[in-house]
Amino acid sequence: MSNQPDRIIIFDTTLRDGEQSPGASLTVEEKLTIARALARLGVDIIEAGFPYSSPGDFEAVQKIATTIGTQTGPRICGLARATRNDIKAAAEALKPAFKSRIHTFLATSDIHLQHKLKKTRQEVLQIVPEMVAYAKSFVEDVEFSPEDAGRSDPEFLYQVLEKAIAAGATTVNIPDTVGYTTPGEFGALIKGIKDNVPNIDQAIISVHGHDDLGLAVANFLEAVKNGARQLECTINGIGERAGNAALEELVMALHVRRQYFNPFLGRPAESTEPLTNINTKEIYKTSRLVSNLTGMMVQPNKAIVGANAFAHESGIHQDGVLKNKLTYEIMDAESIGLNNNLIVLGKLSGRNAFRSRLKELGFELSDTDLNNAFLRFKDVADKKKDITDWDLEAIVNDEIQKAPELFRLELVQVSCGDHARPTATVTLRTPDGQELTDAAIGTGPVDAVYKAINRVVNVPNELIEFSVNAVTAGIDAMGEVTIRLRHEDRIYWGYAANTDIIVASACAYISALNRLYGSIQERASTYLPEVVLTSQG
Ligand SMILES: CC(=O)SCCNC(=O)CCNC(=O)[C@H](O)C(C)(C)COP(=O)(O)OP(=O)(O)OC[C@H]1O[C@@H](n2cnc3c(N)ncnc32)[C@H](O)[C@@H]1OP(=O)(O)O
Ligand SMILES: CC(C)C(=O)C(=O)O
Ligand SMILES: [Mg+2]
Repeated sequence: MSNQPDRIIIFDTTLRDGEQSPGASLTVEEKLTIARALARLGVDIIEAGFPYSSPGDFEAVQKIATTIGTQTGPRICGLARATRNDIKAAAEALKPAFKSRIHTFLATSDIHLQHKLKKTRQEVLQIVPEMVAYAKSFVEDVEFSPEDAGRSDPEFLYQVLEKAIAAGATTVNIPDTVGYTTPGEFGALIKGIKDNVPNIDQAIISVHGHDDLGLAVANFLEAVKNGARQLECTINGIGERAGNAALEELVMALHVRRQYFNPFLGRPAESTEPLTNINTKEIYKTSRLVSNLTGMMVQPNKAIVGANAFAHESGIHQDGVLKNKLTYEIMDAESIGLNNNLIVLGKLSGRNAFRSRLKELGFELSDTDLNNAFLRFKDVADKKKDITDWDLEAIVNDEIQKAPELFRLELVQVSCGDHARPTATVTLRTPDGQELTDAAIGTGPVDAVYKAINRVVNVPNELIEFSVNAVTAGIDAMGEVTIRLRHEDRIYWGYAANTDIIVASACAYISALNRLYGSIQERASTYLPEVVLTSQG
């Protein structure tokens, strides 16, 4: 049980459910970088991954347990199906953590039992306590989730939860797995659990929810009013399908409206004590970091962390804000750590200042990576007068968070204009060291470049997202390009930044193709020649 019963426990699952966002897969190093940022943000628990699911995830959980799961750090959690092998793998990966948790789950809705698990309710009532007890043989802290609780028969759910708690579950997590419930229903479900599970006082009630109807955060807030004390959420709301409940929205709702929520936690309404352990000033930085490392861009009108969240465009609003910010702002931009993006570095800056600014932005680089990023920074600083935090992020993303360099761009040249057919020539170095050149005509210069690249790489793919942004204002701004492409059932992303947006577009495309090509090679080496020899993308 929480030793702060009147606080809401923040369980971050960016590295587990968040990573289940199509195309958002992270390397072990990227996961470590995000875990460090989550620890700085002050989350109580980090769900670091699903150790049984792959050797890479096992390694990531183990490394996070070792380096972040220290005595003063957050509790580290690993997910496991209700099977011995999954639970054993989670226990093994979590061993180095000072505080650990095994999170095991089994669905309880009839739809999942009949069609997916092919198990009866009776079998579930037998497996759950067995597996919770098995998890308990490794760690003190065990969480159990009845998957698809939102569509489960409440009477059956009560029985399963009672058995899980009796077997040692210290947290019972109620997932709205498919984002189906409405706030009133979800609040009532939590109240029903509180009222009908006889041993519920021996466990913390947690909630987990998806945003298929855009209701995840609203559902959680109703759950808090009805007794939930742990919220499972992700940075920027990333996650399976439409995503999970967004950490920044939940935390800021509880922060800004704490006088409304205080009485539900048994506090005097006027108490100014925070409701969570989150350091809200770390929110913006963490959001940028997760967006940069996953390639999941934040929509401009996204609550709390969107580019427009604190921007005022129309005259009446601007007039009001100039007279008093309270007219149109319910929270201070500084409360989420959004400052004025001060210019901190220039072309005369040295490595130490560069390293320390990157550290503040959440990036801790090896000496080699730092050196590469520093050379790139000097190069950009020669072309561009002011270097802002956003430029630095773009440089680090471009230089350091690269896909494996299988194909490399050697040359890109375009000819276009209002009286010309957009034509591109590209030269690429292939993974086996050949230099291949090809050319294509397109509807515009970027289309022509992509067609020319496809003629060389020759892996079928569908471009599903292309976005180009100026990193900062000004005619000398760097352009950053993010793209997503689909090959079969998988999505791959690519990112690049350059002062020339055609070069950035070409590099972003090649970085996505390298991820795709690397993944095909990893999955089946015999499959690759077949793909390469078939139709063009
Ligand atoms: C709601 C959620 O977010 S659940 C978490 C989702 N996350 C993931 O799936 C992570 C990535 N997953 C994986 O890497 C793989 O699915 C693995 C390694 C876990 C399993 O791979 P495979 O053994 O090939 O199984 P596959 O994925 O095809 O099917 C899942 C199996 O797990 C079973 N299963 C699903 N949930 C559970 C559970 N909670 N407890 C026990 N078994 C379960 C399914 O019934 C199915 O069993 P079957 O093979 O007997 O039909
Ligand atoms: C594993 C469980 C908690 C989950 O992610 C879900 O049900 O959405
Ligand atoms: Mg989920």
